[in-house]
Amino acid sequence: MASASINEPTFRESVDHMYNRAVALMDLSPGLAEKIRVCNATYTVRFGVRLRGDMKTFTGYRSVHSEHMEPVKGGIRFALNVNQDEVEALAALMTYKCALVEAPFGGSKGGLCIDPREYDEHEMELITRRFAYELIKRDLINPSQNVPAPDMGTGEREMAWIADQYARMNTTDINAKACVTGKPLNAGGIAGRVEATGRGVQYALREFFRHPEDMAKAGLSGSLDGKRIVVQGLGNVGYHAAKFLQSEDGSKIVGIIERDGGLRNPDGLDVDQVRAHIMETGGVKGFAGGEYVEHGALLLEEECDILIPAALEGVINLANAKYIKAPLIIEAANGPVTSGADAILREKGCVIIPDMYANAGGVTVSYFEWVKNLSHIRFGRMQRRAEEARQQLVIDELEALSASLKGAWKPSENFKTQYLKGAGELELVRSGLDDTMRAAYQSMRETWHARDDVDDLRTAAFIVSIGKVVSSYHTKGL
Ligand SMILES: NC(=O)c1ccc[n+]([C@@H]2O[C@H](COP(=O)([O-])OP(=O)(O)OC[C@H]3O[C@@H](n4cnc5c(N)ncnc54)[C@H](O)[C@@H]3O)[C@@H](O)[C@H]2O)c1
Repeated sequence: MASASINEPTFRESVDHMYNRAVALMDLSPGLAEKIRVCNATYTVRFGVRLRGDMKTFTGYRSVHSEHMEPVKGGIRFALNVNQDEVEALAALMTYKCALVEAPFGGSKGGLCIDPREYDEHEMELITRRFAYELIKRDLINPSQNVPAPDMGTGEREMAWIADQYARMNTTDINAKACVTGKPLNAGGIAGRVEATGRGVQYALREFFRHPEDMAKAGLSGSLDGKRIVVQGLGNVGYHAAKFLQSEDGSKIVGIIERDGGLRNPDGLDVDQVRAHIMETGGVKGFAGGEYVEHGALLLEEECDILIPAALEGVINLANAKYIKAPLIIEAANGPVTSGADAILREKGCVIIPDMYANAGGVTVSYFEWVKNLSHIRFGRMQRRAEEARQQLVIDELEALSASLKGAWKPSENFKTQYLKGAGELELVRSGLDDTMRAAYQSMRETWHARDDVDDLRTAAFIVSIGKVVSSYHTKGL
């Protein structure tokens, strides 16, 4: 293991290299290719908050990459190393991600340079509200223009503060709740949003494992059951992905990498127990159910079937790419593989399920939440009566069939109660997410298999999504 080399491009340059690689295979005018690639605008704000008897200054960003569709959408990250290059790279990825999964948004992203662990809850509320105030004033948070969501270091709590701040500053906006997604359920959120990105990673892997031809490209076969997985980052995305893959698909989590080191256990680590240990102690060190590895990033190079980087960008780079043994990488994080590492891994035959697809579950369910807020009605509420009436018809038919068979067969009570229960909001969200992840995979896959000049899923994903951005430009007559 070594740190990234000085020859490594920045995150934004890395995204641009990958974009250019796809554009070279497309029939696009250089001018239009350039227009789509560049970031439209980045707003930098420095603001002060009175804390602990003194004034503390913070720096934040909101970047808008593309407004080919509005509102633009993208998370807000709270981390010490946030900078303009990073938010612009993340905003660009949002454009391509939304296009790929057909969420009708342009791309945006925000960030605040802060280590949230240094502040208590009250201080975090003051800081978050003040940052939100600065962005709301400039329509960089607005239901019809720019809709943030959680990202690294933020979650439901911060989104609730932001929504409340917007509502206070826009008391007559009936759609105020739609100014941000990822809110708690009782503050206008939607069932299943917290785990949506991790759930999407699981659905993406399930879809990949439905295609023997695709598995063969990675030298894999069979199902997710028993597959050895290493995950980096046991936060929102990594925890949910690992938990669902372990408890619902039978995969084995053989490695977990966190800030303070890693854990290894060839027999499998209990994800919930590791998470509880992190919550209690702040790290993985001292966890009894696995071997502690001080240089956690070394576990990226561990023998396994699937590697899930779910923390930071640039963790698989020119320095360690050649040591990566996983035949399949799914980019739960944004930009975990640099463009240089991507080339090395492709050469080695490693299959990479790219970030713009792999972690699109979050924005997909955010889209559902935004629609729910604008329609002012819970998902499923309108359909419920009609659905119940149709279900009763089926039960009546089955009862009649049972009578004609003189009771030799009849529908079980369990069937009747389960069937009549119908789909609630969570079921609708999950099925909508599953459908989205399947359809987006199919669109990437078709390009991957149909074209001799496309040998990886990332290039295929870029070709599909750039194509969708281009057609929305054309629709506007541009
Ligand atoms: N939250 C979402 O809905 C969402 C959606 C799409 C993409 N993403 C992407 O997923 C990634 C993770 O986001 P998240 O929301 O889970 O963040 P999070 O803050 O909930 O979790 C990040 C985790 O990574 C760990 N971590 C930080 N530095 C590390 C290091 N050097 N080595 C190992 N672990 C480290 C943290 O301790 C934490 O457990 C980011 O790239 C983010 O952009 C998140």
